[in-house]
Amino acid sequence: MKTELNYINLSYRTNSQKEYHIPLSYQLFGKDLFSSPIILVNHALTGNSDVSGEKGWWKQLIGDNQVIDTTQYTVLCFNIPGNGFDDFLIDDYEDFTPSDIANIFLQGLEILNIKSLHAIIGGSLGGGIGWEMLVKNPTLAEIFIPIACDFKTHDWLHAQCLVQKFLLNQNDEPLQKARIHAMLCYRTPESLNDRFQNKYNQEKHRLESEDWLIYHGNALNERFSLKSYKLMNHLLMNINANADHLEKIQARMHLISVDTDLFFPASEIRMCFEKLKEKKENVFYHEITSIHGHDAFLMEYKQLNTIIKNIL
Ligand SMILES: CC(=O)SCCNC(=O)CCNC(=O)[C@H](O)C(C)(C)COP(=O)(O)OP(=O)(O)OC[C@H]1O[C@@H](n2cnc3c(N)ncnc32)[C@H](O)[C@@H]1OP(=O)(O)O
Repeated sequence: MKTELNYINLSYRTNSQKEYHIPLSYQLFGKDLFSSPIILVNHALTGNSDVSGEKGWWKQLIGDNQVIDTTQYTVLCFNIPGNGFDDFLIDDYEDFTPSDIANIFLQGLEILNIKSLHAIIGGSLGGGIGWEMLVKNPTLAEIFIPIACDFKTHDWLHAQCLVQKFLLNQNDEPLQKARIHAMLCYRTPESLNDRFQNKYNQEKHRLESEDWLIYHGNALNERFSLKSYKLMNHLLMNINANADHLEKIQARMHLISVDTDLFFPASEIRMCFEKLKEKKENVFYHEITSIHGHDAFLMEYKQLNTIIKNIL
């Protein structure tokens, strides 16, 4: 299975009229390109192109004989430029929006000579970029599976990202603090209370829940840069695919939500589905049941596997 990082060098003018040279990196998994149907996976906020294999962040879904079966498909995943996985960082992160990332991914596909995709799958921010791509190129994919995301950032999510921005722009452990706040948005009160039961860590003199949050803050700080996190937060804050053009998307669409998601509430995703259903035949809605909230798309693999198996 091929897993090395590949590069496409492209020139790009942002919607804000800034010129950039972008070394767009990507990974391929499974069958050789053009020998099989291609599935594009768009990664989420702190993810990267390494979706499958030993360290793959979605290895429970993507691999040989997994639900996204690399013995049948070619799986392609671009790195969001500036995520730092390929050491490329962007200083002026506000130059970019998810619409720009969608343009860059579309340009990447064009350069690779990929005219059509079997499917686009994306969780959270990655799904939002998927919406933006398909609004720009409505015939690109046969199937679209946005998971725990919507075609736009709604007010509540925008507000949480604003708090993240404040934390990221102060000097005392900015990334760790922003991650701690984010972890609380990714979960629910029930998820935390049920798991930690107010247990106290005698050695560390703090609640186990506090220790868990500090662990995650430090863990992200070790593998992610502040610049990248500022960019990703800014992108999450600005998903905005044109609502009037969603119905033009030709792909069979399967919107997957999590019943307890605080970031992209199931109610919003259901509303998007219901509006589309008035205009389109080939749109479907699935809901994951979980106490874990937004993180369920990285935890509830039994349910996700069953849903995706019936779609592909
Ligand atoms: C907006 C968007 O685009 S969403 C995308 C952003 N989302 C994310 O980044 C997901 C954030 N959530 C996580 O990272 C979560 O850990 C998940 C969802 C991947 C997994 O959740 P859980 O199954 O509950 O795992 P948990 O968080 O407890 O632990 C993961 C690891 O941390 C370790 N760990 C957790 N708490 C502690 C602690 N207090 N001390 C030491 N280690 C700890 C665990 O041992 C485990 O290690 P391992 O992977 O080597 O086995």
